[in-house]
Amino acid sequence: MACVLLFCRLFPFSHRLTGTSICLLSLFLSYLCYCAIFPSGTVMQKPGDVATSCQRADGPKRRLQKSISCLLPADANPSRVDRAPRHKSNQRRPSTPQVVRNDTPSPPMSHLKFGHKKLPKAIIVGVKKGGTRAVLEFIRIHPDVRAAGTETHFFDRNYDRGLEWYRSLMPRTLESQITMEKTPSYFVTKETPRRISAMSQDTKLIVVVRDPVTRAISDYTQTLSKTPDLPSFQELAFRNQSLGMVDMSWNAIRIGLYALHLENWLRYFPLTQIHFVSGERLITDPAGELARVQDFLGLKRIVTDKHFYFNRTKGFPCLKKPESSGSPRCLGKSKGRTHVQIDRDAIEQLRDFYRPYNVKFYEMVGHDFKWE
Ligand SMILES: Nc1ncnc2c1ncn2[C@@H]1O[C@H](COP(=O)(O)OS(=O)(=O)O)[C@@H](OP(=O)(O)O)[C@H]1O
Repeated sequence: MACVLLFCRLFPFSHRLTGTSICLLSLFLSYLCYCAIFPSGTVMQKPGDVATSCQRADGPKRRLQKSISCLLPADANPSRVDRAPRHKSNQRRPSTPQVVRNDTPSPPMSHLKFGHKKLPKAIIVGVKKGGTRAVLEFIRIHPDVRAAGTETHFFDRNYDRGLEWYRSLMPRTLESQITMEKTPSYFVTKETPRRISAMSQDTKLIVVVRDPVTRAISDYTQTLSKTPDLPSFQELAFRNQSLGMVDMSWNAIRIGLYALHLENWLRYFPLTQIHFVSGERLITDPAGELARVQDFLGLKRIVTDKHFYFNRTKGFPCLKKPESSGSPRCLGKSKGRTHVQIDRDAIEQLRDFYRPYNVKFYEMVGHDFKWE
């Protein structure tokens, strides 16, 4: 109103204007006065208004966001603070981060890396098709055990890559945890015992052994599944079947000569540092075998019969509750295959062939595995 009176004083002829024109003119002048008194940007906002407007911009109204909330200076705009370049130490920090940090979700714990990658303290060195995967999967549910998931083949195929490469394959462990890996071919590789002892003479070794005849048939069944045009088992296993001459150079046969391979290991490790798991008992009594493995590794007996159930469909024990999920779990399809049928005569001949080696092996380890 003051503006209207002022206007009348300055322009005395204004009485000639119509009432409507005066009204419009006075409204316009009022607006000018208002703008002069309250310059833009000093309008009060409720705390949180800025954040709200910027958060909306993440939705479908992205353009609107750009035009309104994101025209605010960076340090007043919470959605931009995290992305802004770091301030130099002598510059003042913006005053808003408190509110912004509260709105930012914390990173999940799984993103944080605890512990260090360490060389294994214990290795499952064999034997192929003995049940090595079952032992590793069962022992790694123990909270003090961490294991490399895949076979590293460091000591047989990748030794030239060096120990640092090997260590990089290991999972991170806390001080209280032991690192493990399994590569079943180690047991029959000549250089492996020397190489493992060069890494550490204290390495604990686990060998899962199984009746060498069924082990050979299991080995052959696996190869056949990958190479269907393979010669028959008998053709590969015997030089001359009618004379009972076994072909010891065939890998599937050679691996089962446990006593010979063990002699090589005993040149580098005392027997007390090698633990033998019965592949047969691992199926009939997994908790019993795992109790002995835990004792050997100096671990508290945490993996017990509570962790296993017998899966009738699979025909094998499975884990009730594995490490990372809440559902039961059996080993994969390549574990527990139906074996190729081999005639009784061939099996008897192979039993005769292996008997002296088995007896020697029982004597060496001080345990009768009763492979008949
Ligand atoms: N719980 C359980 N589930 C499935 N399979 C089991 C289990 N426990 C021992 N086994 C036996 O493990 C045999 C495979 O041995 P490996 O894991 O040492 O095989 S491999 O060398 O790694 O290929 C596999 O041999 P095949 O039966 O001949 O397939 C199984 O007999």
